[in-house]
Amino acid sequence: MRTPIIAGNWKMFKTVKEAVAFIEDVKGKAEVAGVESVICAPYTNLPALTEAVQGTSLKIGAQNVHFEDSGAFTGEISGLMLKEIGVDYVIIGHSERRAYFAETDEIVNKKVLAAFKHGLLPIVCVGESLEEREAGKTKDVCRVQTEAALQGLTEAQAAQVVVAYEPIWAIGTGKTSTAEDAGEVIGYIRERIAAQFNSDVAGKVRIQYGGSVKPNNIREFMQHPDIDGALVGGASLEPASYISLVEGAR
Ligand SMILES: O=C[C@H](O)COP(=O)(O)O
Repeated sequence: MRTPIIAGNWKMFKTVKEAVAFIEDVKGKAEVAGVESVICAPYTNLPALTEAVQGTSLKIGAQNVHFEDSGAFTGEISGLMLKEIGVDYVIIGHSERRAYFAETDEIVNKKVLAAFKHGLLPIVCVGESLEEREAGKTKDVCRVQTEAALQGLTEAQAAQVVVAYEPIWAIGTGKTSTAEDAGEVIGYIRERIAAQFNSDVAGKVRIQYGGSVKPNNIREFMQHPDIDGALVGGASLEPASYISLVEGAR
């Protein structure tokens, strides 16, 4: 039985003050038995947030990590640094990072390995562009990205990975995949993980859907047996909306 996981990806939104106020608003409400609830915030918010969630079941994630522990990498943050401040999760390979910051499958893999090195759990994003979808390449793109990301992990590590299937055309656009369609791709990703590792690992990996998930459609996605949660951008920014998403994953 896989525990559903709702992760809010705040992207480049919220000051520290706004972030802490959000936690005060959702405490006890975005905490639902049997659902994992994670807020992935900008780096500047993370120390205050890990402090603010003390004594709650809420978890905190980063949105990126460098693959080295330290060094001359101006502007970067390492897994060692994230772990030190109590971060639990890290989003790796989001399509915005792949598109705007030239993250390749190889870099994504190095970051996944670095996350495990420091005891952080990766939320690995995969998904196709509209062009790739229209060319019938959705499954191929997801297979290549997933296999590359999980390369070199032990079975025990792979079983703890969270994969977020996010069709790029559905991100921030209001267009969503249907639950059936997303479930089919997610089922395929699971099959490929079984081929890369084994069916026990594949049965444990949690695979989220992401792309214009809102309080009014979360239940539809969660009803699909292959969908284990959601990675949510816009609708995770308001406390009431985030609470509804977590409740919808119950
Ligand atoms: O990481 C989250 C995704 O990019 C989805 O964003 P969205 O919910 O605003 O479409």
